[in-house]
Amino acid sequence: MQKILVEGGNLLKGKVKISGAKNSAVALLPAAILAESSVTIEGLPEISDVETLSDLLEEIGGKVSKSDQTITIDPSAMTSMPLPNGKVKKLRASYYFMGAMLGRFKQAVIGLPGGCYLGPRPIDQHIKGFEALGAKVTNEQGAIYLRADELRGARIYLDVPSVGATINIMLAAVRAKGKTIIENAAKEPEIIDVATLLTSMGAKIKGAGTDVIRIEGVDHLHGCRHTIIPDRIEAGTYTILAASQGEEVVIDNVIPQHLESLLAKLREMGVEIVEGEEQLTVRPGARLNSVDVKTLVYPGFPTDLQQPFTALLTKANGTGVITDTIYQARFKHIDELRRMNAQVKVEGGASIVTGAVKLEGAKVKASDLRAGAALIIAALMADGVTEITGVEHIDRGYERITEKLLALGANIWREEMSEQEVEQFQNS
Ligand SMILES: CC(=O)N[C@H]1[C@@H](OP(=O)(O)OP(=O)(O)OC[C@H]2O[C@@H](n3ccc(=O)[nH]c3=O)[C@H](O)[C@@H]2O)O[C@H](CO)[C@@H](O)[C@@H]1O
Ligand SMILES: C=C(OP(=O)(O)O)C(=O)O
Repeated sequence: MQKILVEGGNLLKGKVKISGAKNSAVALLPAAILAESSVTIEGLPEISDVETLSDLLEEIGGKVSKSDQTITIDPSAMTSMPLPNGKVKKLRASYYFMGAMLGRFKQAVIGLPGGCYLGPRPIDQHIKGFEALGAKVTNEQGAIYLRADELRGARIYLDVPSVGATINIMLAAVRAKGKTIIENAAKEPEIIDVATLLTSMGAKIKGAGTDVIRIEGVDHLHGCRHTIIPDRIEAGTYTILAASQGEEVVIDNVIPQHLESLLAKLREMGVEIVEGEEQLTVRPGARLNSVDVKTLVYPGFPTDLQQPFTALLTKANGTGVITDTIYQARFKHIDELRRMNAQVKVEGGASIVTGAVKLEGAKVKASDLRAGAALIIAALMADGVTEITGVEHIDRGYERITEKLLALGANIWREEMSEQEVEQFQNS
């Protein structure tokens, strides 16, 4: 087990290249199950979620070959092997095996997913969608059993515009008989990316990226080649980092339109951002002012950037309030930031950050992926050395984060934890 150490104070300068989007990758890989021949995905991020999903694809008989950021999946020998335990518990997106296996085999047994704990994360809308398509769904000892004699298109209204439910229903509906309409669908860019892959495989999908998606089921889906979109959350994290501790940082391989809500808030704070076609140049202004932020579904401010943004607000002048309307309990990073001298309190579904505080290095624990990003940002601003445990969460979603930051001039490194530290970590 590793820990990340950061000695704060260095100003960051240079260019950082953003990897492929985690939240696309984790759906594109299971989507390959639906094809009858090989699917090649280019530009995948080298993160542990991608490794775990590749292993799961192999467990059900897929042939997976990798070369750098390209993965080819030959799904022809896959079977509807039950996956009730094991690696499915390591990440959230294993739930996409439900939709993809249901679409291909009309049956699946998948353990309830893991992933970041952000408060309750139900999957009732996924199940409602599968049932509407004609599947019988039961929950037996922590695993979801899905079976359908035949999948039939249906009109499905999502009670909440869930990213996972929208994609999962698309995965099953592309192989249903007739037309499916998903209303109140989520509109995140990753949904468009998955629809683009499925369309290249021969699916008929209209409206991805709007709140009504129409799918006409087909009998066969073939292999294809697809290039993933850049990770807007990784790009947002480095943009926040550049605003907090940058001299001038260029964020490369980004779709600026995917980050408009964040960029608007940063400009309101006084950060200078120049938008290019695929780049952002970020220069912190002379004075950072606090702002309030409310997370919303896309194109609103993403919940996945609220924790990193909290770290930035500790530096700004004034008090900022961050309200998370998606995950009301996504505040586990706050206690850790407080160990670093941050003046933050949580009230109801909001964190209230008193800014212009000098952070101090401390021993802290990343409870989840974006909490980890928040702690790294705080550590880069802090006096002294910060030790961050829980690195396995960070490695689920940030490709080579220590190397990328080192190249920007940060003083950051990894160390193996001693047996005693591992024991303390596991008991904490
Ligand atoms: C792998 C992946 O893409 N993860 C992202 C995805 O997670 P995930 O797909 O799990 O998130 P959802 O969009 O489904 O969740 C949004 C909201 O809907 C609620 N809900 C969701 C499903 C359901 O069946 N019932 C229900 O009530 C959730 O509790 C939450 O309050 O979108 C989240 C919201 O942008 C991001 O934080 C995650 O990074
Ligand atoms: C919450 C996240 O991931 P997951 O849904 O995979 O747990 C995230 O990417 O911030």
